[in-house]
Amino acid sequence: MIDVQTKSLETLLGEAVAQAKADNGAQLLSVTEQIKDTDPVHFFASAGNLSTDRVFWTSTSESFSMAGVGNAWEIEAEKNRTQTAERYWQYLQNHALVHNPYQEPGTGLVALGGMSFDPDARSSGRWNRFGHGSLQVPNVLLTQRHARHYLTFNIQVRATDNVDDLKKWVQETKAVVTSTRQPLPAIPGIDSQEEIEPEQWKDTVQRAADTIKVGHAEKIVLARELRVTLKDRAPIASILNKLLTTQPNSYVFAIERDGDCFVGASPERLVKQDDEQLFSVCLAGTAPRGQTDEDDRAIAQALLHDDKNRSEHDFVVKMIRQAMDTCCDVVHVPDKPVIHPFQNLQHLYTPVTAKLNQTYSIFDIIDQLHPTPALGGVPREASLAFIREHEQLDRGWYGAPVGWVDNHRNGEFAVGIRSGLIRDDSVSLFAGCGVVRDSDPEAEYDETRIKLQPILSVLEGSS
Ligand SMILES: C=C(O[C@H]1C=CC=C(C(=O)O)[C@@H]1O)C(=O)O
Repeated sequence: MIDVQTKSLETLLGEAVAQAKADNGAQLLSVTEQIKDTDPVHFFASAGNLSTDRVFWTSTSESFSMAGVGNAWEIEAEKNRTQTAERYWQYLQNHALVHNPYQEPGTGLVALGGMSFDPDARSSGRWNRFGHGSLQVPNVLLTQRHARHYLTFNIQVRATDNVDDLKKWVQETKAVVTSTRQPLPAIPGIDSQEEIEPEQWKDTVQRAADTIKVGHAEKIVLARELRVTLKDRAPIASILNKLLTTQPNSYVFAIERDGDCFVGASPERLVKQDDEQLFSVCLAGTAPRGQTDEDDRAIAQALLHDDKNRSEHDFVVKMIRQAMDTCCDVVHVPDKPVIHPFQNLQHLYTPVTAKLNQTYSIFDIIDQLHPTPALGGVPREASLAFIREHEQLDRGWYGAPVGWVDNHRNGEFAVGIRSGLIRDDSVSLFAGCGVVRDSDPEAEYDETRIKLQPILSVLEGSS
């Protein structure tokens, strides 16, 4: 463990109470300590005993995880999500009392959450517990980076609070979330599943292709839903655990709101910030994996040279470059995509790096990027108008940014795809694909079927 100068919890709580008294209001205190090895999934499972919202985020390729519970502070955004988030996040950073002697990204004052795909879409009410967007500063946050583990307590301290009571609460809560590992419950398996209007969806794909042919748009991404009923209540921690082992190179996430949970294993980075350095990814153009290595390589080569998939991909590259250009001083985009293989699929992939101009934040970049043509289309407004009118799906938070920021200009947001919304024993799974002028509805339907597979096989309990 790193040897650092730390103040005692008692001293910090005393300072926070004094500050709250001086301000005649509440004071957010954030205290981080390094702790012994604690498994984030088991932390998440144990945190279920606290009966409050939990959050989970992992970048599997970087051995970095966060698991949080409770809401010490929540930024709830209306339609102008990124501006509201930026304003309240700035306010919090200026006013919180932060004691974090470590320099690790994702420790200390961290807010995690996401937003809906389209604030102007019609709502079915199914995503009501999520709203247009929210970021939560958990009461307790576990951060794991390689072999190091940190625990952050975020506490709303009031002028009338008693230091001993607060200290007792911290100790009791810590005992719950770091309690001895219990075996995770089994995933109950699928009782029934229902594709939502598959024939109607294929007609909509054809209609989108026709719209493109007459020049009203160039690309439109359409998504559909598969509704699954499990044999019992969904055990979220067990589902996360399975996604982590079966979906390497993915962002495995879970965001709970009043018992509903948005969960997924997304292959798509929207943007990562490391101080002034930004990393984004263009991911669009899809093919299955081969049965043998030779077969796999042949499919990859065909994907790299397929005009339809290349055009789907190039729309994304062009738009992400433009978005980065507005907020960055230097933007680097390779000329050609490469293949990025995942467990069930391979995608065309172009990494983007850029240097963020100091006057902008990660929220400005998200504002520029979302939705990229990997989830919306080209032109943005025309494709969104088509989706609103014809898709017949309440996307909610599917396809939108999910991720985190800390108070040292670090953060990362993935695109919330390969995902589902869980309520008790029922799960709505979502998958979409880019429609261009030559799209064939049957082929697009098949592509979405493969995209649903990773999370579906986890729910089956068979992977
Ligand atoms: C919209 C989805 O995937 C996007 C990301 C990668 C490849 C895509 C494609 O090839 O169509 C999609 O644009 C989804 O998985 O629901």
